[in-house]
Amino acid sequence: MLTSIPLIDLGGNVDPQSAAARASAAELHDALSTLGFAYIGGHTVSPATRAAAFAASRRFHESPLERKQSLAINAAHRGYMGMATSTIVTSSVAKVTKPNMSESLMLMHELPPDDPGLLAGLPMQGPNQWPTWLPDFKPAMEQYVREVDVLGRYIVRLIAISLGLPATSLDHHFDHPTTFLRALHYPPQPPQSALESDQMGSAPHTDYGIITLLAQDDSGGLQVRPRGGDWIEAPPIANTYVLNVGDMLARWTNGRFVSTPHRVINRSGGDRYSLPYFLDPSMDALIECLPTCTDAEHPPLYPPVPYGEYLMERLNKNYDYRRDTSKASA
Ligand SMILES: O=C(O)CCC(=O)C(=O)O
Ligand SMILES: [Fe+2]
Repeated sequence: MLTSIPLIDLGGNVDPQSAAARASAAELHDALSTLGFAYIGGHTVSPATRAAAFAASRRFHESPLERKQSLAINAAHRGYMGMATSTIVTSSVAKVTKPNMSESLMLMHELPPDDPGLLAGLPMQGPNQWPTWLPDFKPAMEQYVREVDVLGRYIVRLIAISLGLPATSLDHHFDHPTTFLRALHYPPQPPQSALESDQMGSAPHTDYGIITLLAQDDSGGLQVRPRGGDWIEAPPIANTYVLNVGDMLARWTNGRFVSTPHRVINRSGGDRYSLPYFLDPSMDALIECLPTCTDAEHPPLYPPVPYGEYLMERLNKNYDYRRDTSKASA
């Protein structure tokens, strides 16, 4: 049983048929079925691309508040969320009463204007809101998403292998993926008071979807609570990702992989920036117990659910702007 988050070095590999992929998959299975978290090193995202994305996020968050607010988050879940506007009421980990001390710009998968889903008015489909006063922002983030997405899709294949499935057997669920890149900024919190006051950068929560690939800066402050254990630190390790299992992947694997609570308290004394990338399936992907995760002794624990249905329920509960929207239209 693992007690600290292991670092899995992919060795620059991207071939799911290689022996190296089988070795990574085995390590991944250990990590995701015990802690639900792993560091990923030896990946193919270029350090320059990643640094440019962090620089773009910093410049965005340093912009005047009125400019940021001009991109206020819209019904398609794209745009700016100001300080203290999301409260994780669905947390199974803690009774959360204070909103998060963070601000963020949510970017999602970009769609062409003639996308059939967008034209049909499906939820979560729409244009991103770009800070046009920062001309470098959009190209920097688009390049970052292109590269981190390659890593995410490789990890989906490693997960398939780790579960005894053909490497590409899950690919088709991600034909029209639902992706989120959240450019987060956490202001410094006072060193002592954070826990006493229940005020956190990010209150204890689990992620909704399939996998999260988190790039964090060198501030520290991310903590993880493994099953039956106490909070442990997930300190920054240069040029790695923190990979974790989301609730939908736990469900897909019939509970074999665990979606583990985590939180952020920024006690670094300075600003903290992070870039979580959430790679989720198509909205209509049916999340149904994977064939190798059930047998006579392990019947499916959950009924099948379309990913989109589950996602909308979670989002509508946790974001103030969506609650207000539903009140307005009720
Ligand atoms: O900022 C971080 O390090 C973690 C963010 C996070 O957990 C999330 O956005 O789901
Ligand atoms: Fe998270």
